[in-house]
Parts: sequence; C-alpha cells; structure tokens
Amino acid sequence: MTTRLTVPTDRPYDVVIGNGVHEQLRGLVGFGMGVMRVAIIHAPSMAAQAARLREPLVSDHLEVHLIEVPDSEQAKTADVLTFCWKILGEAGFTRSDVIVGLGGGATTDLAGFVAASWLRGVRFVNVPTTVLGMVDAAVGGKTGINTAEGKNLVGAFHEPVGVLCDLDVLQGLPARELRSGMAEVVKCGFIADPSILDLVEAAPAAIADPTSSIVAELITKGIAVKARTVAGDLREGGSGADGSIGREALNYGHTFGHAIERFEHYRVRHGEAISVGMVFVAELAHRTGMIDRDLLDRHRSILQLVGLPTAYVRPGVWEALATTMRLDKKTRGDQLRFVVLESLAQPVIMAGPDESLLHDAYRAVSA
Ligand SMILES: NC(=O)c1ccc[n+]([C@@H]2O[C@H](COP(=O)([O-])OP(=O)(O)OC[C@H]3O[C@@H](n4cnc5c(N)ncnc54)[C@H](O)[C@@H]3O)[C@@H](O)[C@H]2O)c1
Ligand SMILES: O=C(O)C(=O)C[C@@H](O)[C@H](O)[C@H](O)COP(=O)(O)O
Ligand SMILES: [Zn+2]
Repeated sequence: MTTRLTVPTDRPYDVVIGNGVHEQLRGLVGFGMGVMRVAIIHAPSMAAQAARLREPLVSDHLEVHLIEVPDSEQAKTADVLTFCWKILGEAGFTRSDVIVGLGGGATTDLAGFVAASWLRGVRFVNVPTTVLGMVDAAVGGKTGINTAEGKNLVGAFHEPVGVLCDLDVLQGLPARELRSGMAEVVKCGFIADPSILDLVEAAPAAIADPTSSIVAELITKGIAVKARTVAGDLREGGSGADGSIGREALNYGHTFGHAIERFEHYRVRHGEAISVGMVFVAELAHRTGMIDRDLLDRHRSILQLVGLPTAYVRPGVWEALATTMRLDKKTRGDQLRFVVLESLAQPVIMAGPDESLLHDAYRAVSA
C-alpha cells in the first residue's frame, strides 16, 4: 500500500510512503522544467542504492552525479559543504538542475543545505533511508550543518519538492538506528498524537521489526504530525495558525539532547540524546506542577520499552551542557526556553527557568 501525505505549505509537496516508491523519483525530478543534471548526495553505506536510483535517470538522458559524502554527522561540516559546491561548480549545475538527498537525517540535512545555498536555492528531493529521516528530517525544510560550538548552528529553511519514503530500504537498518528513529516517533506522540504512544505500548515487539506494518503505521502517523506542525509555522516563528506554539513543539527534548550529542562528539545517536532530553523536560514540567507523576513516568516507561536511554550519567558535565544549551535556537537573549508539556499533547514554552530547577531536573536524569 502506498500512502501520500501533502505538506500544505505555500508550496505544497507530497511525502510518498510505501514499498518500491523510489521508482517515483523520475517524476519528482521534474522533466519539462529544464532539468539536465541531477546530483545524488549519499553516504558510503548508500552507494548501491544511489547507483540504483541513477539508472532510470540516465536512461532519460539526464547527467547524474553521485556525490559520496562521509557517514552520519561527519557529513554535516563546512568542509563537506564546500566539497559539494566544488563538484556542482565543476559539473556546471544551474538553477534548473536538481539535488537528491539519499540517506539518513544527517545526509538529507547536508543535501538540503547544499540545495539551499547553491545559486541561492535549487530544487531538491529527499529520499530518506532511516526511520528518523522519514518521520522527521526529510520533511519540513530545516537544513543545515554543525559547527564546533553546537548542533545545526548554520543552515536555512528550504523545502524539498518531494519526499520518497521507500520502506524497502529499512530491511537492513541496524536495530540501534531503528530505536533512535523511534525517539522522534514517540516525541510526536507526546506533543501531538497520543495514539502513537498507545500503539507503541501495545506492540513493543513489533516495533523492533523495521518491516512490520506497525512500524509503517507509526512512520505515517509521525509524518502526519510533522507535516501539519510545519505547515502552520514553517520558519519557526513561535506560533501556529491554531494559537499553538507552532513548529517549536518539534524541538521537544532537543535543547538538552543536542547538548549531549555535542558533548559526546556525536557518538550518541540523535534519538538516544533526545530521549534523555524528553525525560529532562518532563522533569521540569513535573517539578513545576505542570504535569502529574503518571505522565512523567510514562516518558521513562515508553522510552525504556523502545530500548532508549532515559538517563545520561557523566559526572561533572552540567556546566558544559548548560553552556551549549545557551546556543539553542530557541534561546532569546540570555533566556533559555524549553518546550514542555502542560498536559498530554499540549506543548508550551517554559522561558527562563531558575538555575536550581534546571539543576534538579539534571540530577534526576543523571543518576
Ligand atoms: N532537518 C530536520 O528537521 C531534522 C529532524 C530530525 C533529525 N535531524 C537530523 O538528522 C540526523 C539524524 O538522522 P539519522 O538518525 O537518520 O542518522 P544518520 O543520517 O547519521 O544515519 C544513521 C546511520 O544509518 C546508516 N543508514 C542509513 N540508512 C540506512 C539503511 N537503510 N540501512 C542501513 N544503514 C543505514 C547511515 O549510514 C548512518 O551510519 C541528525 O543530524 C539530526 O540533527 C534533522
Ligand atoms: O523540524 C523541526 O522543527 C524540528 O525541530 C525537528 C527536530 O526533530 C530536528 O532534530 C531538528 O533538526 C532540530 O532543529 P534545531 O532547529 O533545533 O536545530
Ligand atoms: Zn530531532
């Protein structure tokens, strides 16, 4: 079964989810729009997949460049960005040509930023190959790279013209990557769609199988949350059309999570870090009386059920994490801002919490 969800922004585009949907790439590249060249940006682990995507495009007389970049976060650097620009320049890439981001979220974040920056913006298609990429990174147009100071500090909002989630590629996804992706799925459950939490809790064994129909259903539900959240507040202005906090809600667990990722030099997976980050903000919300004990406990229990960490035990690092958190994009002036829940599926912003509250929440997730 193939599902098609539209991201209803000013320039709407489709996210296609199903088996074998890679074949739709030819249509998305957009013949008739003057396209002559396509660059497929991929990690080494996706080389065979990139070669498969290339074939039909070459048969259609397109000039296809395979740009292999380092794996994972090592691709999200200024050096790799420069490397991609050089290849596009040498290949004579014009504004009618197209970039394809093939891989996990790190690769599609980079590819999207290459597309956003080349000639001030060319069209791009995302072909995510991890659960995390499908559910989150490939949709919504947040693109970017890291700097030494922190995660995603340089980037642009630049939306893809289409997203192809081919569930076939998940067959070879390592178990750790599947669990990491589930963190973003669970996040969608807490901030917007509690039926996701019910599904996960009802079938913990099935969600460990990337080919299961339940994983497909969870991916679809997660993408639906992401699509409607970004549609109301594409540039993260801080409020959605419905009076909600808008796109910032998707940053649930990310302020603390990104600080862990940076501190660990990205040896911790993104989903693992934000799993701990979600428990951290649930502690903040509980300690200020916003959520009850049950909802706090549900964070730990569901994340543990998925096999994700709920604590980050590394003594003496609070100051370093706090310094990194100050560079979070939600910070205004010197005021830290966290996404917290005031109840299930009701995210709000907690601005400028006391240092002692932050420290108490930290103690609760670091023991
Ligand atoms: N732009 C956004 O809105 C957004 C949203 C969420 C996360 N992100 C970013 O996404 C990144 C995390 O993405 P990720 O978890 O996909 O990690 P990733 O891109 O690092 O990929 C994880 C690993 O899985 C491998 N891999 C990818 N697809 C595979 C497959 N089908 N089979 C086997 N191995 C495969 C990769 O080679 C890599 O080693 C982070 O940089 C995060 O900041 C961005
Ligand atoms: O799409 C969004 O908006 C998100 O915040 C989704 C997050 O899951 C994602 O990790 C994103 O890259 C974080 O963005 P950042 O602005 O905090 O760097
Ligand atoms: Zn994320």
